[in-house]
Amino acid sequence: MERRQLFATERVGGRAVYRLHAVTVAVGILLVLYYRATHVPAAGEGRAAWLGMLVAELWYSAYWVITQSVRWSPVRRHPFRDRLAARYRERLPCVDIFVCTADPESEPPSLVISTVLSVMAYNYPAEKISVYLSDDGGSVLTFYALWEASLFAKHWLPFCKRYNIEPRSPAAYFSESDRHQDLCTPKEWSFIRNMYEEMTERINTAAMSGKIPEEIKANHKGFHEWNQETTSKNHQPIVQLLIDGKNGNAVDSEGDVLPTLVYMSREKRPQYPHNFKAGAMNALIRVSSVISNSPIIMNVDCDMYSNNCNTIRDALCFFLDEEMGHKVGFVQYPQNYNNLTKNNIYGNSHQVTNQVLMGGMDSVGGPMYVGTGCFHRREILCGRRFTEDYQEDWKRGIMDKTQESTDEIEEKAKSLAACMYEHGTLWGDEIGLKYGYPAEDIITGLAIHCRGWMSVHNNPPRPAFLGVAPTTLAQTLLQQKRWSDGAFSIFLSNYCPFLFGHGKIKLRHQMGYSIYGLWAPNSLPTLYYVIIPSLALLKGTSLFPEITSPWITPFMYVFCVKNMYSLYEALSCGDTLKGWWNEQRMWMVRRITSYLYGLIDTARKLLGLSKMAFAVTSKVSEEDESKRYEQEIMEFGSASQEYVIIAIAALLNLICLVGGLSQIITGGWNILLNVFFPQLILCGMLVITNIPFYEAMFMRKDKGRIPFSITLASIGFAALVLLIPIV
Ligand SMILES: O=c1ccn([C@@H]2O[C@H](COP(=O)(O)OP(=O)(O)O[C@H]3O[C@H](CO)[C@@H](O)[C@H](O)[C@H]3O)[C@@H](O)[C@H]2O)c(=O)[nH]1
Ligand SMILES: [Mn+2]
Repeated sequence: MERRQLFATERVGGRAVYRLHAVTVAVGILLVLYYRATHVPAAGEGRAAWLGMLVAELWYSAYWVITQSVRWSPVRRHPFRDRLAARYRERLPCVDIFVCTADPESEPPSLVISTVLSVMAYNYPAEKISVYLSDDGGSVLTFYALWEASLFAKHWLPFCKRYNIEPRSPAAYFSESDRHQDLCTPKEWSFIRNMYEEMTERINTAAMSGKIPEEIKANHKGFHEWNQETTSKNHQPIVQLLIDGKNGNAVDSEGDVLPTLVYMSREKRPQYPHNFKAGAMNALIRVSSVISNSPIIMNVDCDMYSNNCNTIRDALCFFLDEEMGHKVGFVQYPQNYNNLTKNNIYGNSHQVTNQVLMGGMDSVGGPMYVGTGCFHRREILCGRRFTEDYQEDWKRGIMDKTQESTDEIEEKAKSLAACMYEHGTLWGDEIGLKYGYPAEDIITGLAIHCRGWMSVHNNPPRPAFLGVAPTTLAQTLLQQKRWSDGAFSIFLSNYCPFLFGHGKIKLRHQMGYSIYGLWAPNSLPTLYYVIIPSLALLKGTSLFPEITSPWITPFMYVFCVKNMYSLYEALSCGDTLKGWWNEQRMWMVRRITSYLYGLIDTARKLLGLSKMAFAVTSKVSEEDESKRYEQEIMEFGSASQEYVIIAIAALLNLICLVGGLSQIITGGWNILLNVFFPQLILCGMLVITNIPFYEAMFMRKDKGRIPFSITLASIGFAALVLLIPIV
């Protein structure tokens, strides 16, 4: 009998429109480059500036081709979880879920446990779920919060399942309106809600005072792991089984089994590098191997709560599919956020990335691993290569009750979370997540693809996970800097997709990876394009064909059609017009700041001048900060170096536009307009884009404006830049 597949693959529509646009833009680009190369002005008449334009345009063209690699034939996947349920019933595999946290200040324990509770409450047999929290902050406050969560789970999980509620993060659920109340009796509702609020209050009080009351400490042996000397950077390994699902007593208020819940804080010593999140994940892989050892591992960042209780079942449709499943190494869900504003002022919606780029990668070998919201086979994380005859042991981890006591298991697990454990092993290289790059996720995924596995991108209509997007410009730029630095370091290393992937993955897959790998070097041509044509306008040097020349056509065509298509893409992915416009601004700002810093940092690391760092993105913000965020007012506030670059560029554009216009008006309207029209448009567009920056420098009075010192410094630097001759 023919078995029906557990998932379907749909070709994404609109391909004809896309292809028409791509082919004509490509022709336009060739004409632009041809014109540039054949019309170089004489020395002293702007030749250097012209050649600079040529180089920038060559770069853009090459990069454009790379970004088209994944757009040619994107796909969408649809899992059929009903078929999975019918076919597998009791034979569903066990799943280990890893949650990572690093700092109780920027990642408050109450936020962390809401994520933990949401993943404990999946619509999946509880005895088959084990949840691990890795705490790189080594904080007793986080441990305390998790202990509270282990008690609250006894009421929360049955409540979720009885009324089939969504989302199952209590913080998210209770922050949505009270409309859920009609599900159950008001009494039951307020019982569970009060219980949650009291717990959160206790946790927050403890977090504020930094201390756990003695009477609470007496409740669990785990608290003894902390003493006066314990710090986040120096402590022994800690592993505590808060709920041992294999123990018959671990049941909820209705008598049903609870998922296993484990707290882990790997050993930290100042003299040993700890390899940031990758180190934490690798410790989790080992620790879980002696506790539950499930064949599937899912991991999320501590802010990424589960928003869809069927996600495990959906993901398994891909792994367990009879025809394709054995090829699938990991299933990646997109990163979505629950705190985006309508027109996402910092360009953090990532909708186009999620739908177009990741869907496109899926059609050429699989999406990248993006560090969170991802299901892996345990075996591939441990370095296994793909072979046609590989048979997964789906029963693994479903051991009958072990003979070992909780204490014995914990001791064994602790030895696996010790600093010295990895010494002289292949962990961080061939085994586990890779070390040495601030984007451990990308490089680990690339290595998995190069070992022959494919991956799948699943983007269900109801997002599977929702996290916290940065809410200030500084946080956004910092995150983007880490990503661009991380991806570019990989590009320049032995793991360069074109070299490492050569012969192992498709060329278009290699190009897809390079879209991110080449973010950082994009900074230089963008900086050039933002400054030089404007400056040349002021100084009366023409860098484009005249408006009456037929050569203006390809320039205009490429400029207009490329932007129109990008707008179409954004709108069809659900962004708003204003959101797209904001995204364009952020696109420029990211390139001239984050990517530039990423470029410099990568260079410094290559020269051995600095070491790798991982700056954790803050998940909390001040009250008036978040108010401005909700009103979509850009937040500057701090005196950050990046703002100087933004302000200099903005000021220059304004000065050049005013200067250029006045020259045109005084110096012969008709002829000059002819010659300078393209530069005028470019400079004018930049000025319009920069309006929020002028406001932040000169008009706003609130605390989030650009600090006066930055404005002053920028005016000084801008005056210096004006001295640059255009030759
Ligand atoms: O030493 C560390 C540093 C970070 N983390 C955790 O790593 C996660 C991601 O950190 P975050 O600051 O939120 O980074 P993002 O910029 O949001 O991270 C994205 O990019 C990272 C790579 O740069 C990936 O690891 C993440 O999964 C992905 O969400 C968080 O849960 C942290 O708690 C650790 O466990 N240990
Ligand atoms: Mn994050």
